[in-house]
Order: sequence, then C-alpha cells, then structure tokens
Amino acid sequence: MKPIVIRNINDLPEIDYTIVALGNFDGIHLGHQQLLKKIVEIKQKTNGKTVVFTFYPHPLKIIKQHNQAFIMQSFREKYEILCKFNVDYIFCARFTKEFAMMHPQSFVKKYMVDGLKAKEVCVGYNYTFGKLALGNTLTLKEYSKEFGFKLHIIPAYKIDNITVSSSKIRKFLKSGEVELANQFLGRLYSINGIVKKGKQRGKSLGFPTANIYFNRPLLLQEGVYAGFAKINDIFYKAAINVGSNPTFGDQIVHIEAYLIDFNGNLYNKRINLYFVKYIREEIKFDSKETLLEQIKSDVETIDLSCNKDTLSCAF
Ligand SMILES: Cc1cc2nc3c(=O)[nH]c(=O)nc-3n(C[C@H](O)[C@H](O)[C@H](O)COP(=O)(O)O)c2cc1C
Ligand SMILES: Nc1ncnc2c1ncn2[C@@H]1O[C@H](COP(=O)(O)OP(=O)(O)O)[C@@H](O)[C@H]1O
Repeated sequence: MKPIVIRNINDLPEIDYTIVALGNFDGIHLGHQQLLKKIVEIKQKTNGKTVVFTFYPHPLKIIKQHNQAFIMQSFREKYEILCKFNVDYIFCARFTKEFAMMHPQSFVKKYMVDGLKAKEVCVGYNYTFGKLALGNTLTLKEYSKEFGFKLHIIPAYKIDNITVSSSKIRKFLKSGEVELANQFLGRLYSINGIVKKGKQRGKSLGFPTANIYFNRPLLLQEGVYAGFAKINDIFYKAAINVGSNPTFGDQIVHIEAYLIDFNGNLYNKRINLYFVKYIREEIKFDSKETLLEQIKSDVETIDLSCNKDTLSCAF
C-alpha cells in the first residue's frame, strides 16, 4: 500500500484515531524503522491510521545552513522506502526559519493536537524540536498529559553496542564504508534519478553506462562500487562509478552504471542504484586502453561479489 502524501495540515481527512511517528527520518535506518514498526503495531490494535510526520527541507539545512551534501536521500527516495512500511499518510511540513522559531508547545498544539488530532505519538529517545531545540522527550511527556495523547519513546537501536544514527551512516558513506552504512540502514544504500546522455564514449569502449546527474552534492565517496540497478522493477548487477571520468579530463561529478547482462536503451528512464561494496578509487589513467583493462577486471570482480543474498537487501 502506498502512503498518501499531505503537505498542508488542512488536507488531512477526518481520522478517528491518528497514530503519529515524528522525526526527520533521513535514511530510514534501523532506528527509524523501529518507530515505523511501532506505529503499525499500534494500528493493528486500535484500527487507527498511521501518519509519518516529517519535514522538508531537512531542519538542519535551515538551522545550521548545512549544504545538501549533508542529506542522505531526496524526498522521493524517502517516499519509495516508506512505501515498504505500510504507513497510511506522510505529512511533510515545509520547514522554514519561522517554523524553526515555533515554541515546542505551540508546535505540539497546532500540528499534533489541533491538526493531526494525534491519539498516540512515537518519537526516538533523543528527539528534539521547536525553538532552540527546547522540545524533547521530557517536554513531550508533559504535553502528552496536558493534551491527552499517549507518548511512546523508542529506545536507541544498537548494533554491537553502537547506536545506529544518521550521522554515523553519513560518515560511512563519505568514507566508502558502504557495507557498514548498509548494516545500519538495514538495506542497501540507494539513490535514483533519470538516465541522461553523457559523452557517448561508453558504447565504443564496450561498456555503455547509464549516467545520472544530481543538482545536490553527493554524500558518497567517489570511486567504483559493486551494486545493482533497478529498471521497471527488474534488477541487474551493476558496475557503478561515482566521479568525473578524470581520464578524459571531465569535471562534473556524476554517477554512472554499466548493467551486467543488459542491452537496451535507458535514456530518460528512472533508474535506482543500490550500493553493495566499494571496490577502488577513480583513477586518471594514461590511456583509454589501460582504463578499459581496469573496467574489464572491475566488472569480473563485481559479477562475482553480487549475488541473490545481497540482492535480498535491496528495496
Ligand atoms: C566499472 C567502471 C569503472 C570506471 N573507472 C574509471 C576510472 O577509474 N577513471 C575514469 O576516468 N573513468 C572511469 N570510469 C568511467 C569511464 O570513463 C566512463 O564510463 C566512460 O568514459 C564513458 O563515459 P560516457 O558515459 O560519458 O560516455 C569507469 C566506468 C566504469 C563502468
Ligand atoms: N548494459 C548497459 N548498461 C548501461 N547502459 C546501457 C547498457 N546497454 C545499453 N545501454 C544504453 O547505452 C547508454 C550509454 O551509452 P554510452 O555510450 O555510455 O552513452 P552516454 O555517454 O550517453 O552515457 C545508456 O544510457 C543506455 O541507454
């Protein structure tokens, strides 16, 4: 079931029993997934409707003026992952400087109580919100009594005693430790975009690549990755390069993928790329021939390192 996206609080239909998960959910990692599981579990008991309450742009982008390289996924990528978790609605509040200045109590009253008419609210153990981040689990506890909703505080989700967090995953992605990022995400890190024309060299090299360009800086370490590509719901093993093709003196950082055992036209199609393993850094080769030898060897390695088990983590 696909969730319905609401951008204006007044567009939400009358719901008898609203169960809300509140947060930024950048990455929808294993910690976030505990909140999603919790609201779905409450729905089964209460017959209510579930709402994921999130913000766009990411609050830290507005508050700390972070550039987008900070953000792990676009709203569309977040939406596609939320589709797997059986939630009814996504309420996406536009986050502005004025929004950031709201007193926590006013936020809870306006959005949770009057807007969503929340009966149960789930937040993570360290969630903060509102002006100067004055709102937290303790203040929420008070508001839950004042306004009469049930509050569920979800404890830190840990792997080997390390708390799973978006900031750790961002560090892993920036340093090429994509396997660790995947472990914390509970799925393969993925990105999607529309295939555009490149420099038309790939075909003549014998390795055509589907190119995607981004108007946001990428978190991923540049280099060659083993992974998968999904086109029209079909998965292919893929040799993925994140970089600027320095051998040819190009400069625009983009992502390109050679799909193993695929032949066809991909221009203007949406492609999802899933990252399994970092293979090596991107190199400025002396010649086209040495680059080609390396790509052949990369494709052999990648063909062997992606299998059905790794594919089962792609969604
Ligand atoms: C597995 C793989 C590894 C690659 N490694 C490098 C590299 O190390 N250095 C480089 O300059 N380009 C690398 N490339 C990118 C190629 O230069 C690029 O695919 C080729 O120039 C085609 O570009 P086009 O899609 O714009 O036609 C790699 C591509 C693939 C598929
Ligand atoms: N196995 C494949 N993997 C990736 N793209 C392929 C494959 N087979 C055919 N194509 C097509 O070839 C195009 C890439 O060819 P290429 O010469 O690299 O051109 P461009 O520079 O425009 O990317 C892709 O966008 C896609 O339409």
